[in-house]
Amino acid sequence: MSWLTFFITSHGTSHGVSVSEILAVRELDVDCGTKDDGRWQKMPQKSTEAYPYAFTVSYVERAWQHRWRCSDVTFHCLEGALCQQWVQTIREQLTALTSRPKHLLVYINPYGGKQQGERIYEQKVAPLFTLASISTHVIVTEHANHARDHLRTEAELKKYDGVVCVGGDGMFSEMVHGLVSRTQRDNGVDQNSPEEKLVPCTLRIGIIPAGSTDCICYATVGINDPVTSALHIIVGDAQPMDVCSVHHNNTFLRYSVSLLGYGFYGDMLADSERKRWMGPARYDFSGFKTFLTHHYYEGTVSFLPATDILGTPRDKTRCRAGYVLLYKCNLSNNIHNQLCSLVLYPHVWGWRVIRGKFLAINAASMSCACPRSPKGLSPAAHLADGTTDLILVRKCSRFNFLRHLLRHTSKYDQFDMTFVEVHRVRRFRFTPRYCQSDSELDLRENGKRLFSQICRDHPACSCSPAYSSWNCDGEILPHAAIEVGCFYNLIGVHLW
Ligand SMILES: CCCCCCCCCCCCC/C=C/[C@@H](O)[C@H](COP(=O)(O)O)NC(=O)CCCCC
Ligand SMILES: Nc1ncnc2c1ncn2[C@@H]1O[C@H](COP(=O)(O)OP(=O)(O)O)[C@@H](O)[C@H]1O
Ligand SMILES: [Ca+2]
Repeated sequence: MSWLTFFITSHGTSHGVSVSEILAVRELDVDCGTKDDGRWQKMPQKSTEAYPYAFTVSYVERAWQHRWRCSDVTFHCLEGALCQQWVQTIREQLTALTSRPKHLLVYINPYGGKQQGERIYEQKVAPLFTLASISTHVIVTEHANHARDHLRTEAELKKYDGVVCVGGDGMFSEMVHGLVSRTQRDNGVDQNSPEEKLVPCTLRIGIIPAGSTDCICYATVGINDPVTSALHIIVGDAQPMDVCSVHHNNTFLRYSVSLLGYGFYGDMLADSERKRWMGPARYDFSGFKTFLTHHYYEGTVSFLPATDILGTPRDKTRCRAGYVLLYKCNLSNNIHNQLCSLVLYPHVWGWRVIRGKFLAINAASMSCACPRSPKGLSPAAHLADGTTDLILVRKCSRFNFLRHLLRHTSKYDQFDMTFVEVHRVRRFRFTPRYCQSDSELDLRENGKRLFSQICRDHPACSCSPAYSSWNCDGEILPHAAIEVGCFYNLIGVHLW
């Protein structure tokens, strides 16, 4: 049974619901009330007389602009036994859906975005999890990296079908780091080697948007709406995701699932971290300030183009999870194996090298769509194809850079400009023109700036500093020289 199309509803019409989108079923009392949850519901006199038995099905309804909502439909019938049979059968069908989670570990960041994480969870998400009979263990984080460290060392992961975070991209990143590190440690894998094959983690990660950018949620689901995300989690709507590993001198730094940005996005993030008190508006303020400074950075970008892949960054297709999908991203094992060997033996395929002065170097492993830019940094990027779209914005006038930025918010192509180029790549490296000394790195790691950062060619002037930092999913990486590899399903992050 995959569809319910039967009986007469309270409005006297017939109704069809796909079993895969049923959230719960409850029997209604003959005395016009629900049996299970004590929520009483008045039934129309006429239908009660004609059909004295009834049950209510809660299901996913697709609303406007990718939003999902929970709807109820009540079915009436003449015989109690038949009614019970329907309820039992539906429950059996729901139990048989193995992709649905039953036990979840939930982390809430109370300080993410507009600091509404706890309220959003209690009011919008928890009632849906209860309705769908999902048990939860909820932890409200007390400090940064609380969730990461708990996942890495303490959490009894065997008890859960998945972990869910309520927060922004930074919170999601904490979960990825906690889970991936734990899996590698348990399997004796050294994350420091860029060539090491990582062991996929088996637990899924879900995200309820309550952050500032919410790009991971928006780019996968199509909207940053907590109810929609909760419903995706309940029905077990999984989406594999690419994960990039970032190394510096054979030392592992971080993983990235959305944006790695040097120059504009790195500087903007570094400035915005000092203005967290402003909430999400800090990005507008720091974005404007960074735009005015108009710093460019010199260096060499080397990359391994992804040649035998489906599509290019200039395609018109859009990749999203769920039913709105135009192109479901999920490569076959065969392609996956080829990707692995490409990653392990990159010299087989030609690397390309580009030197120059860049206002921004961005790597988007997914579209990076968000409310500020509904089509994203790289609208055609795929969620799970083992590639990242490398966008190079060369030094240009302020006016031209503004035109480029504005195109992220309109239908015009942001890559169709002489100073912008985009490449779909499997790996890339960036080396700044000037080497960063260890002492410089130490100071930058502690959030301080050095005089030596100021332009080395003209120490007396105030033109561009020698280095920016990398914005890695909203976290600052002080190292300018990095090596990045993009992996499909090697890490096994499955987003609901
Ligand atoms: C003059 C109009 C300019 C409009 C430019 C819009 C371009 C927007 C591209 C946005 C890309 C967002 C990529 C996502 C990055 C997040 O990982 C990161 C952290 O998110 P969170 O933890 O939720 O705070 N966010 C950012 O780095 C901020 C990007 C904001 C860009 C304006
Ligand atoms: N209880 C907490 N107190 C302070 N910082 C926290 C706490 N929990 C998580 N964080 C950190 O807050 C940062 C931002 O979190 P996030 O949920 O992404 O919000 P935002 O989207 O506003 O940046 C993350 O780097 C995370 O590590
Ligand atoms: Ca990708």
